[in-house]
Amino acid sequence: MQSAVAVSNLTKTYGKVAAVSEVSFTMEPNKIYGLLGRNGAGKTTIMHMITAQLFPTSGELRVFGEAPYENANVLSQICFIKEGQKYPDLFRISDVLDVAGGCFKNWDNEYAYSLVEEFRLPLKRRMKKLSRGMLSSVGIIIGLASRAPLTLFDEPYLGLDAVARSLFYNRLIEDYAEHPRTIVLSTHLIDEVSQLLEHVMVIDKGRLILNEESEMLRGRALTVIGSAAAVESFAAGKEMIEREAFGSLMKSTVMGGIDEDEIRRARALGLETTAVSLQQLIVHLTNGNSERGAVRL
Ligand SMILES: Nc1ncnc2c1ncn2[C@@H]1O[C@H](COP(=O)(O)OP(=O)(O)OP(=O)(O)O)[C@@H](O)[C@H]1O
Repeated sequence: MQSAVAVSNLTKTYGKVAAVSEVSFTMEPNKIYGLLGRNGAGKTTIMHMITAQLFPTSGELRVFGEAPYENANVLSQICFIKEGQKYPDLFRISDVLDVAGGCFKNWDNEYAYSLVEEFRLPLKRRMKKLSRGMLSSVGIIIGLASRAPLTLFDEPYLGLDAVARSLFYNRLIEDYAEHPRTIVLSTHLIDEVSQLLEHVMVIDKGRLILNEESEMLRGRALTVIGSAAAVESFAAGKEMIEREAFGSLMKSTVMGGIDEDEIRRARALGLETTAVSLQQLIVHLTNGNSERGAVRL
């Protein structure tokens, strides 16, 4: 199957700063990807290269099988929605939607206008008079209604309230079910989107440290709490990514080789067990662990 995005040893350096280092991955068509990582990890730089707004320093990059640079065929299939997108001040929302409609061949105007109502946007107000959250909503509407085969959202919801974010997630998942396409979502609100993501990529200091199906990821880490001796016994031979002692009690998060048998074993040792959320897992993986490199689960 033709991949939506294929990168191999992708690297971008700015002088001595390696924004992206030797990153390799493929993205399949019709899947929702989470591109996650801490501030400055390199996520936006990767998205700028995929969308041909930035040349890599080295490495290979293919989008729908072709190099994206000055490639109208490829670029017409991409919609990139980013934080702080600028629009002409004097345009009204309706003008912006008209222009977007002319740019994307799968554009659904009726759907765009229904979203304008749902997000409660003033269609005739000029862009310079919109609030921060309203501007973000316009971007989200363009991203959804474009139905572009490759749609990237880079922190699309600056200033957006919780109700509007929830509306975005609901409409995204519904519309994706009816019109599958490749969606890349970069966000710091990991717990909010974790149910949407089918595949998770984590970038840390320019390197890809995790590249896993969400299904596989869930349940790969486990937090156990109990007597220090029982915790030590359970954790022996496993990678401990967190460890905290409270008097004679210990709390520890372990990764790797967690299955139903292991959970039963923990309980037989008298330990309390709790699943680890995607956000917790990523915090552990990217919290000052500079020498970790690629993560083995
Ligand atoms: N034009 C540039 N010149 C120099 N350094 C740059 C430039 N653009 C990005 N960088 C650096 O590259 C690194 C990666 O930046 P990038 O914007 O890709 O991170 P990010 O993961 O998107 O971060 P955030 O989550 O904060 O948006 C950072 O160290 C950043 O300072």
